[in-house]
Amino acid sequence: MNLKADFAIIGGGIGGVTCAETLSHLNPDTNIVLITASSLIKTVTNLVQVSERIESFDVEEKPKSYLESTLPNVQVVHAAVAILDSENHILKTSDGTSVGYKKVCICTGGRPKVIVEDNPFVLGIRDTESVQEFQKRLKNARRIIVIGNGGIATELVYEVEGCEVIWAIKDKSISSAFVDAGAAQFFLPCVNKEKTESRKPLKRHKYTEEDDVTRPKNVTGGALGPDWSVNRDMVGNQQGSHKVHIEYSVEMANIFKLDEIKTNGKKIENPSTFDQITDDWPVCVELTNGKIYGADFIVSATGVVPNSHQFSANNFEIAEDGGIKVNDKMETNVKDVFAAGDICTASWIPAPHWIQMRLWSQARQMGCYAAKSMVASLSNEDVTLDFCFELFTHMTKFFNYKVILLGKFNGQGLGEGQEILLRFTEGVEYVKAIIQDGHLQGAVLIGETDLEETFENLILNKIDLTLFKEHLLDPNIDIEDFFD
Ligand SMILES: Cc1cc2nc3c(=O)[nH]c(=O)nc-3n(C[C@H](O)[C@H](O)[C@H](O)COP(=O)(O)OP(=O)(O)OC[C@H]3O[C@@H](n4cnc5c(N)ncnc54)[C@H](O)[C@@H]3O)c2cc1C
Ligand SMILES: NC(=O)C1=CN([C@@H]2O[C@H](COP(=O)(O)OP(=O)(O)OC[C@H]3O[C@@H](n4cnc5c(N)ncnc54)[C@H](OP(=O)(O)O)[C@@H]3O)[C@@H](O)[C@H]2O)C=CC1
Repeated sequence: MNLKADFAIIGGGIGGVTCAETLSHLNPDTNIVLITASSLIKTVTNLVQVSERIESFDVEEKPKSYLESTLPNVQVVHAAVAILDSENHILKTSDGTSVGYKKVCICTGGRPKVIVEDNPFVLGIRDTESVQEFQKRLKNARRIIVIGNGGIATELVYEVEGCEVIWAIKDKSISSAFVDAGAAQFFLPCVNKEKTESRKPLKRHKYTEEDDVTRPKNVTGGALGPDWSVNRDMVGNQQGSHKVHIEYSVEMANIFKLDEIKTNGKKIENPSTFDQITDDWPVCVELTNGKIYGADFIVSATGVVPNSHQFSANNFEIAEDGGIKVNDKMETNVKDVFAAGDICTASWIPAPHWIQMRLWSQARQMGCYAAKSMVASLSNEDVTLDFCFELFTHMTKFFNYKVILLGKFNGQGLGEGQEILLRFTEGVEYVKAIIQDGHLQGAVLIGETDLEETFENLILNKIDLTLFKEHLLDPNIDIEDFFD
């Protein structure tokens, strides 16, 4: 099959689909081809504007026909792109389809950065297939080891029940990819708390991925949606709820088989939180503090590697984190090739309160802005960087608490002279504001603080707080009223 498109997009995750939707709305007369290796595409639903810059939304998987029926000028091809021939402006898929394009956007996402590749006992989690594999193994598991201290690990240790979890983190506090040690302290009592009520699964029609014969083994499906852990059965084979043991300031030193441990006469730790655990583990892990734990398997929740290896013949400029570098128009260094979402690394000079993190919200914002830029480029017009890149915002849930992160929420790159203001009520809320040079630079808001809109404005409008900062977190002062 030979197709011709004004705009082509590679990847059916949030980045690619948002790019296709925006292109279609901006330019209904053009023809757009989206090629995706996964049989289902991701769409954003239930979008709620929490404040001017904070959005919350659900991510749903839909069949490709959904996009084609809602956007008449979009054609979706279910195949993996094997070759990007940027000189001749042609894409070739592994099943022989070729797509000529004028502008193309690469939205091929990332894959889990796994601590040990090709070890049958080490799993990474990214797409539906990988989480199903995790659930299958968990059913028969007595103990798992979770390595990593970011989003996936934080959500997993909270969700897994009926199975002991050894959570091995390289930092002194939990969830450090998102929050500071103070917030970690706030969350700590939740780690082993019995879940009183199970959260209701969202009532949505779930589509399932077809057996993906077209998807090569080294290409993952789209990253999972927000309720990936909530709606899934994550129960091991032990009686009881939560049993999480945290090992701080460690990394994995070695992986052994049980007989190797026995031969060497090494001691296996047994936190013995469940009664009937015996030492007949399929795999053992030695941590850098010398402790050895046996487990049924290991989850490596250690970050994302952008899929930038796929089209390397094009000599893309690659950033240190492995992403394809893009400028402030989402253009790569290769003519007429754009990139958006987890695949790319923002390589413009960022606004003072913005940082890149590989998140849905940013994949959506980048997909949308890349589309605007592609349209402008086709008609030789200019675009200015979208205002969503002025302020970092992220809204999520950890341990069933609402979490909002704003600006330089962990003081990233601020250097000396930061003042931290804190408000902490155990089990209710944690508020951290970072002030530098009299101005609010970032904030962590956990719980129903209702401060997000005001804090967002304080950061963006660069309000001088020198005289007011003593009262900023005073619960008896309505700061929204004060700054109105
Ligand atoms: C378990 C998990 C939980 C997460 N939770 C959150 C959260 O709570 N909040 C949040 O903000 N973010 C979360 N994220 C991160 C978020 O999911 C990602 O940042 C976002 O989905 C990235 O979107 P993307 O479109 O760039 O990439 P992806 O969703 O990875 O999509 C890439 C697409 O490209 C396709 N593809 C790859 N190679 C090819 C090829 N050669 N040819 C054709 N198609 C190809 C893939 O099949 C896929 O369809 C989570 C991620 C994971 C893994
Ligand atoms: N609610 C949310 O917003 C969620 C977001 N996500 C997103 O999904 C993606 C994947 O999540 P996840 O895998 O948790 O990635 P994250 O980037 O969130 O966290 C990875 C963690 O693993 C640590 N790490 C990296 N290498 C090693 C190693 N060799 N040994 C021990 N620890 C290591 C990192 O430490 P260091 O940073 O010091 O390298 C970091 O703490 C991320 O983009 C994340 O933002 C995922 C789930 C939920």
